[in-house]
Amino acid sequence: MTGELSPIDKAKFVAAKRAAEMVEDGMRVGLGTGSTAAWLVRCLGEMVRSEGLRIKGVPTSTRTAELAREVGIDIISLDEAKWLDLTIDGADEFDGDLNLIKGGGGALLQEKIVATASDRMVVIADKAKEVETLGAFPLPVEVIPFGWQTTQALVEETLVAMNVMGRKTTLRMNGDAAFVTDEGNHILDLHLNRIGNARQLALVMNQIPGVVENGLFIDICDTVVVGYGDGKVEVRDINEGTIETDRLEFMESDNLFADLGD
Ligand SMILES: O=C(CO)[C@H](O)[C@H](O)COP(=O)(O)O
Repeated sequence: MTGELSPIDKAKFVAAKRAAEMVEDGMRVGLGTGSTAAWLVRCLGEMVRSEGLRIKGVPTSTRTAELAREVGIDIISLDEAKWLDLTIDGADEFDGDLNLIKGGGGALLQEKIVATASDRMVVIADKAKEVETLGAFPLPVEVIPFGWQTTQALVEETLVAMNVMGRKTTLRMNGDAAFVTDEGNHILDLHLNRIGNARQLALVMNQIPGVVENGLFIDICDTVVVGYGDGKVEVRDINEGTIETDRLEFMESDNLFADLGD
């Protein structure tokens, strides 16, 4: 791609570029999924090529695996890695406690497994993803195809029992067919508007037979790198209670901006 990036893409790029600086030689790194994570993978690929960075990447989707291979990152499976030093991923929403909604890209299951098997999870996001209360973004819930409509009915009953504000659920589609995840499952999107008790909802959803996992990431993220369209980045760490501010340059001349697929 050539030409001017949109402010949102610039924000995603600077967040990804700043997070890439946290990756050290020899690390095993979980690679997230989505357009922001794709910037990260490109930045890491560039560091592998130009600085000789040696890392092992564990991708969270077939899409990310393809991109990582394309840019020259060594890929291993989670079971080969066993445990990761760091996972860097995007998010659909994050709140002040760094709890997240993820799964807009349909990869929440692998993303949650990989992030949980990491010493540290760093989220990269543009400022627009920050919310006071999670829930404006529809909550993705991965369900197995067998009896998915029954599972959907149980999910809706549970939302009523929990007195959650919005209760509409929709099956995610891919054109005319149901969307299928890398694990062969479907996704229900829960239009809740506002999630009062995200921790409780996350636990309760996973008790419903047929539900594989939900997109609430509670107490998993350690750090969020927030990108702004003017190149500003904030690194907020929930464990340290710190906020660092930085400013990055766009270097549209380098290889990162070629072949944008995501
Ligand atoms: O959870 C995800 C994929 O399952 C993504 O991280 C999330 O949807 C954010 O995507 P993007 O960076 O494209 O805004």
